[in-house]
Amino acid sequence: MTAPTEVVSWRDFTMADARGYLAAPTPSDDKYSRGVLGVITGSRAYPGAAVLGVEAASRTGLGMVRYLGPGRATRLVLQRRPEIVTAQGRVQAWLLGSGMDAAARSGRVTAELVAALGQGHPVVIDAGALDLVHAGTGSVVITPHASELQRVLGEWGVDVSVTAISEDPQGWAQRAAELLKVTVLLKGHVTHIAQGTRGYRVTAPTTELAAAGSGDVLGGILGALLATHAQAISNDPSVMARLAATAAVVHGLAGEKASGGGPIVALDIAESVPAVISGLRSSY
Ligand SMILES: NC(=O)C1=CN([C@@H]2O[C@H](COP(=O)(O)OP(=O)(O)OC[C@H]3O[C@@H](n4cnc5c(N)ncnc54)[C@H](O)[C@@H]3O)[C@@H](O)[C@H]2O)[C@@H](O)CC1
Ligand SMILES: Nc1ncnc2c1ncn2[C@@H]1O[C@H](COP(=O)(O)OP(=O)(O)O)[C@@H](O)[C@H]1O
Repeated sequence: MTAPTEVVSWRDFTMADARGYLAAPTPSDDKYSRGVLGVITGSRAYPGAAVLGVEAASRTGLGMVRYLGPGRATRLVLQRRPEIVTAQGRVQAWLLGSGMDAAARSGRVTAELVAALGQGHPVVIDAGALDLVHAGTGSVVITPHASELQRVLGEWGVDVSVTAISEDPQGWAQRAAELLKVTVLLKGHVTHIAQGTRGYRVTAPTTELAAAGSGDVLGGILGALLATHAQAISNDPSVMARLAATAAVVHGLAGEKASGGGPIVALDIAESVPAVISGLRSSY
């Protein structure tokens, strides 16, 4: 693969930056105008990922989550969150793929994912839907870790090792964003977000975030931010990268708050999100 042609300026994305992307409902808002997130995540093997993403999206603040994943995951999601709607209907953004395995996906689920990607809405593509990035017709942000990015790049004809990506996450996030024409959020202790000529770094305030399901929570936070900023994205697609960086900031702070210096489980991160958002709104 040739070197990137665009000059990308990288900078740290701060808490003060994030504050501007945390929408609060106005007096004239209703649940539809605030933003509805459609979610197709989870599978027979990983139903818990659906619960984690839905919980995180709900805790980030939006009008409604419409969960449209498989049966067992639906039951678990509803047990945890009865406010989740499981009927088809309009959405302003999608969260797709967490807790799915592309190799094990049924034709029906693939068709549902492709249909969602074809609606032109902003989309978070995670884990087991990353192979469908080509089908996105709206603004797309992908959320791979290094191993997932290696797989995606391989599918696009770029042969690179996980080690090479881990040694130069900035460069590879940038190259992937350019090749795939999407926003790339490459997860790690330092998360790198690349889109066009812009790049943002978010350093995690705690290493306790390295825990199963933590990335599924990040996907939910980001999905909610896309749903609540669908109009802003439509006006200026470059806002996708700043929303992705905001999600990483909120995720990191929520992990830090949940941890308090001790270990955490992924659901703790989601549960800490409202307090983090409250703190960010009032601190700057
Ligand atoms: N409770 C749940 O339902 C959970 C579901 N999960 C889902 O499990 C599926 C499989 O996810 P995994 O990523 O764990 O895949 P795998 O467990 O299949 O790991 C694939 C490869 O990626 C490597 N890898 C994992 N994280 C890496 C990182 N940060 N940097 C470099 N290499 C890394 C692993 O060493 C392995 O070689 C996804 O759909 C995910 O969303 C996980 O999020 C864990 C929690
Ligand atoms: N060493 C680390 N320090 C801080 N954060 C980390 C570290 N390793 C991973 N993370 C974060 O934890 C999350 C892990 O996501 P992911 O790899 O998708 O795991 P899972 O699939 O289990 O949810 C990401 O948000 C990533 O940025």
